[in-house]
Amino acid sequence: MRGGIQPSMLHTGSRTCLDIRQIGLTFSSGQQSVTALEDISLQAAENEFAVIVGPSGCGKSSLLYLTAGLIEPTSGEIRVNDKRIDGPGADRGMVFQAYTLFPWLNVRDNVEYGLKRRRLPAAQRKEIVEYYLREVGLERFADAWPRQLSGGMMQRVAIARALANDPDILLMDEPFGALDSQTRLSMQQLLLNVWGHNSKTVLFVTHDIDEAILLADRIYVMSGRPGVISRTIEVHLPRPRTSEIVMEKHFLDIKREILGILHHDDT
Ligand SMILES: Nc1ncnc2c1ncn2[C@@H]1O[C@H](COP(=O)(O)OP(=O)(O)OP(=O)(O)O)[C@@H](O)[C@H]1O
Repeated sequence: MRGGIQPSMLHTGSRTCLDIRQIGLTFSSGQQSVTALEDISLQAAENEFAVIVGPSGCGKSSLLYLTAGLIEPTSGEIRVNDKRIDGPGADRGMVFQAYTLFPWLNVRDNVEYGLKRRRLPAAQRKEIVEYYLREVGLERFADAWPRQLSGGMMQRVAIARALANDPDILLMDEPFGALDSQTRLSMQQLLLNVWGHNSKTVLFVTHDIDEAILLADRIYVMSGRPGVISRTIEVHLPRPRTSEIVMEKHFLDIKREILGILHHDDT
């Protein structure tokens, strides 16, 4: 939904958008099998910013790929707006850590790609592309090629491209993991601003505890292996949030709690 909701007016809807029910995932090849996920259940309400945090190998990406419909669970089911996932679909937009722009398309055409596939009229496509390029601050780079962009700019295009398709949920797998720390901080602010203007359910995966607390309404702390959800933490810090939030007591309390869980799992 474009335009309209200001950050201060944001509210999380009461309707469940994402419903992950008792998911298990075992990878098998020949005699060998790896159980990556065991009995994972989580929900995200409409417009909620849900974050999964956990150590390397606990199954965070696998959970996101299952939700994207790129792999199938061994047990359980995933529903988005009450529709069971049985493959990829336009109702789920993805932003990965690796830069995934089409190198043969300029910025405008990358953002327009899904809209053309959906056969939207040209005037509507133009309006949507211009809106999202403005949202991510790249209106002056519409004609640039991916190879001319920095990592942060490429991720801004990827966010614009995903949102332009108006998915029910945005799935983000360590989208800022390859960026330097300064760019990462500015991308977090950009994402919060864009999310504030365009109410959207988000499922975001990160290793970074500060990033998780800054962004989230709710944090699912995972541990492995096999991956399970160890704790669900609600973040009640007011929005809009800035990087100064890291000094607040509630922030530090949550950070201590998460570090405690992860440290406990290590020992
Ligand atoms: N295709 C596969 N075949 C076999 N095992 C796999 C496959 N993909 C993932 N795994 C295993 O499943 C487990 C979970 O992997 P996953 O990549 O989901 O974890 P992660 O928490 O996202 O890790 P990271 O933070 O390092 O990206 C790991 O033990 C991994 O080795």
